[in-house]
Amino acid sequence: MKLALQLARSAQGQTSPNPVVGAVVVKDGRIVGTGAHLKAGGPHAEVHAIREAGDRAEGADIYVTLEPCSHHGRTPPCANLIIESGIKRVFIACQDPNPLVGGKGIERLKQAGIDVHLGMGESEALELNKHFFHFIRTGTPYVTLKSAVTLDGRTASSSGDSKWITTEQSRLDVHYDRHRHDAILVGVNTIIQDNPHLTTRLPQGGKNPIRLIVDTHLRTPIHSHIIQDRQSPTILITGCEVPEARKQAYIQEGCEILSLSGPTITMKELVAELGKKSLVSVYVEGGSSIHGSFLQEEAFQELILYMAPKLLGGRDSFPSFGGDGFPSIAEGILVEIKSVETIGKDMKITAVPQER
Ligand SMILES: Nc1c(/N=C/[C@H](O)[C@H](O)[C@H](O)COP(=O)(O)O)[nH]c(=O)[nH]c1=O
Ligand SMILES: Nc1c(N[C@@H]2O[C@H](COP(=O)(O)O)[C@@H](O)[C@H]2O)[nH]c(=O)[nH]c1=O
Ligand SMILES: [Zn+2]
Repeated sequence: MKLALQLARSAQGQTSPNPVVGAVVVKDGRIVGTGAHLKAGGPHAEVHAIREAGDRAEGADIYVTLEPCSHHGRTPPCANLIIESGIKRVFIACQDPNPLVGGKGIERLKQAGIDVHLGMGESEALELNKHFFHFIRTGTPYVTLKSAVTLDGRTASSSGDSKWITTEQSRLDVHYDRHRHDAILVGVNTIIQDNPHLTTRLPQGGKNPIRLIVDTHLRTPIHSHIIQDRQSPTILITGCEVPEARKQAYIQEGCEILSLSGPTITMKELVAELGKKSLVSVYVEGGSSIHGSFLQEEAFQELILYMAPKLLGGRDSFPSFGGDGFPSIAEGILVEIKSVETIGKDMKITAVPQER
């Protein structure tokens, strides 16, 4: 199962809107087939592993990180394939929350007299597909907020300067998460201030997330990298009061404009619209006011703070979470700290909001 989980993890960032899945076929203590789901529409993990096992699958065991599917999607059902292959025992890490699949695959295997074991490696399997499970359950993308802050919680100086708060190593670590998310989102002030590319630049390459810019009045400079570099689709998200003519200039540059229903943008309406576009996960890289909005509306599922051993001070420097904030401590958002790591001189703190 550890190998199956490793195979699943290796394809993270490639399979959206599908989950990552790994499968290993074992016969008499020997590995005779392995597989991972590599891209949506492609063969499932079990298909790869059973194909490789061939007739050695007869009487073998299969370890799979997600309940084998039982529906006729873009590939035939894996539960049937497992039954036909003569596999005798199936070890499944976690059930599939997709209503199309949930529990039916297990049922079909049991009815065929196959010995089914549930739960081996479950917590790791659930963590691997947290984006997918959230999306299937809510129809909206899993929102990860990422902020780079000084020890005193500042994300930019009063002059707007932020280069660089964290080290090269921390900034590289960010690119792994850019690769793993379907979309990256920033506010227009970050575009104006930093002119970022928002692409994934890893030594081994990686997938560029779709770029989402929250830009209520369409103020993004037309010569910005995210408009001109054609490295990844860019969607400008506006309120309802932007004149059509203004939008045309950006559409001609190859951008998509997503105009929401109100004069201002709520994060709740935004994530609902992103869900309709089958975006399973969004990495919100800032800045201060955008993070403030997601905090205020409690519209995020995870927070990653890169904290640098620097102190900025200053009443007008930018807090990592801007906006109005909560008027009382009691109304503040409680989070559960999931991990604290060091990356070079910086700290990386991961937290998830507590259900109120
Ligand atoms: N200023 C800092 C950050 N700043 C994050 C801003 O979004 C910044 O404009 C983009 O990350 C730049 O994107 P790109 O590299 O051009 O694709 N993020 C960090 O992790 N550390 C910092 O110090
Ligand atoms: N990727 C994966 C599964 N994915 C399940 O099947 C759904 C996608 O079906 P399709 O569109 O046909 O690829 C997906 O939403 C999830 O419920 N199932 C599996 O048995 N093994 C796999 O490797
Ligand atoms: Zn399947």
